[in-house]
Amino acid sequence: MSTEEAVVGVMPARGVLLDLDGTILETVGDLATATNRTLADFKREAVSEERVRTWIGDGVRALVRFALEATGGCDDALLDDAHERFMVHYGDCFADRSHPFPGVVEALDHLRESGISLAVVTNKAAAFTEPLLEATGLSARLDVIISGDSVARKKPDPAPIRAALERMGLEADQAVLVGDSRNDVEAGLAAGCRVVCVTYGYNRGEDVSTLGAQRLVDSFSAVRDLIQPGDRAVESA
Ligand SMILES: O=C(O)COP(=O)(O)O
Ligand SMILES: [Mg+2]
Repeated sequence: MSTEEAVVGVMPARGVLLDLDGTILETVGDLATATNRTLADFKREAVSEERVRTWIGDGVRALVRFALEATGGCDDALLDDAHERFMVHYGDCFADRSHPFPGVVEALDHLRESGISLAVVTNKAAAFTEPLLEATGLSARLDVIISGDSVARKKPDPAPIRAALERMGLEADQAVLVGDSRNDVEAGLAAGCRVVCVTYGYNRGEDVSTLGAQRLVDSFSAVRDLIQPGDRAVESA
């Protein structure tokens, strides 16, 4: 490690891959609204926002399955119907309360201005990812967007990470992934990226310090100065 990096501890990179829900956007409020409207359609009891928070991260179909299992049971036919209802309800409310976490807009602007490319890699369905990024003002700040249904497999599989890197024209060791949960850390490491894990996100109550990420940050603001333009070879020298 060079003297400069030993002092400031930066992660040199050419690109940053960002998880969406729980990392750059606080989305649990609108996801809970859509979940409860869906449960009401099937005469199920409402669930708390805190419970919904623990069901985010594997895509919306998994969220609906968790909600049905928690309120009386789930089978394939019911899941298909409820998933369809959820898509309608979430379409009505996905941007009502969702907003960037503190420090996100400023950090993304700073990274971009310093020449680092930015991608979102989320397990969320594409039908919502792009409108949500547009509504929250983040879309114009991103070079690449990969959703849960953009490639055949979702995180924790490394396939969506590799698809983003290919579109950015980067090798895995030129990129840092910033995520909030096991799916992100596993996918990022399996693809060969370095990983930063935020501690405030949707991590299902798991201690994220045990997942193998190179760094943990308590606020997205810390990402602003942690990642700087450069090549990893310098860091590991
Ligand atoms: O569960 C989802 O829909 C998406 O979650 P992610 O943005 O954290 O990948
Ligand atoms: Mg997430």
